Amino acid sequence: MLDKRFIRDNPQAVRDAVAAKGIDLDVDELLQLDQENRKLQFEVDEAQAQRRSRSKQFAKADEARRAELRAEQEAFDRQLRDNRERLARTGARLAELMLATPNIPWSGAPVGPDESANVVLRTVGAPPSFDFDPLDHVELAERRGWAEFARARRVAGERAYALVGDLVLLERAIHSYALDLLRGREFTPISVPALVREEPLVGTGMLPKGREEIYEIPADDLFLAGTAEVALVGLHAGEILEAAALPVRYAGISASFRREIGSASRDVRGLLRVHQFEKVEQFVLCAADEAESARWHAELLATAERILTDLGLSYEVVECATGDMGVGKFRMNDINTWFPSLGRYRETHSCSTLHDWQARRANLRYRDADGTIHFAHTLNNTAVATPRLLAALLENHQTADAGIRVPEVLRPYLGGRELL
Ligand SMILES: Nc1ncnc2c1ncn2[C@@H]1O[C@H](COS(=O)(=O)NC(=O)[C@@H](N)CO)[C@@H](O)[C@H]1O
Repeated sequence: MLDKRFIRDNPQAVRDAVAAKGIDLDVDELLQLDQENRKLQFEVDEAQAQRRSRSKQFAKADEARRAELRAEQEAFDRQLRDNRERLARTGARLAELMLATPNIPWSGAPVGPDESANVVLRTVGAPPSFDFDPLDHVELAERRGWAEFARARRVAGERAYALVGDLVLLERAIHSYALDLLRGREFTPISVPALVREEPLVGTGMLPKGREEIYEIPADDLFLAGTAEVALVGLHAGEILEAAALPVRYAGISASFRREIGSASRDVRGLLRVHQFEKVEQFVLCAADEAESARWHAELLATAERILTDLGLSYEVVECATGDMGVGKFRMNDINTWFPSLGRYRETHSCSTLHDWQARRANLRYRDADGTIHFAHTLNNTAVATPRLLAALLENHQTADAGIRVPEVLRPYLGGRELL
């Protein structure tokens, strides 16, 4: 959400962001409602002031004057009730439009309607070459008895999977390694709820738009979050942190749930796009300063690159276009990892700077040294998300007899084993 004053002072910048991100929002309707809302609020406040002065006159008036004042008051009360109703309606509509206002994308973002306009900034490492016909991750997992798909589908429907045996240990190893790396960078491990209320979803920007992607549990007014980012944004909502406590850095762990309505027929086979997956999330809540956010964006991105390099995976870093980054982002870089079975790089990480767009929605504030209160900045990036990253590991590190060479950084978590 943007600051109303910013929208009043920079309407064209907001219109440009709406166009560049393909958002369905009429900025002029918002400005007109804002004007009307302020006028109505003024009239309601005025009427209440006159009510108080009239009741003082009433106390001192004689009977005849009291009758006049009573008649006047009834007329004013009708007007006040009418204005209050109109104020409630314009206020609700204005609040709805405010939640739809897009963050202004940074000037270096390619302008385009979707990921096709993304720009590859750099490619690191090289795809592996095999002197045998490599298998895809499903064939590898089934050959080694490392996954159940058909039985899992009986339990949970399409896109369900079960990891079995060494693949479970490999998944745990990846998460433990990522957590240790983040702990070394002073990120506090925190396992957060995936069962969340509506407020943190609104605060993060996952609601109201995009509701169809989220599993709902109406009996309990709860939802299943699609990422630990939701609980992490909600954790300090409504608090006023001290500047000395910033930056808050979390390695958030939770299961993530997504209906994938928008991707109905894509990636139905295997581990690339599932309804329930595990993620370690890098999250930063920092001071409201562009340079500070830029610094953390670079660090979150570098950490994800370090993880992929340690795992021996080739990847490309992508500058996301305005139409791909989503309504709340100032900047988004995806990292795509090489998948031999696809013969291309495929997204495994997504690094975002949101400035105070989420903080304004979630009421995330801090008090700086001279006592001024600001909305904070928030950033997030994937550290590891499995099983998609598992699939990349299987495919890239497979041997001719469907073994998996274990990346060195994971061996300590697997009892020193070098081959699965
Ligand atoms: N349906 C899914 N199945 C498997 N993995 C997924 C799915 N959706 C997302 N992921 C993984 O989770 C990563 C982060 O998802 S994201 O929506 O791009 N970004 C976020 O959730 C941010 N909070 C940063 O993690 C993706 O890059 C991908 O690796």
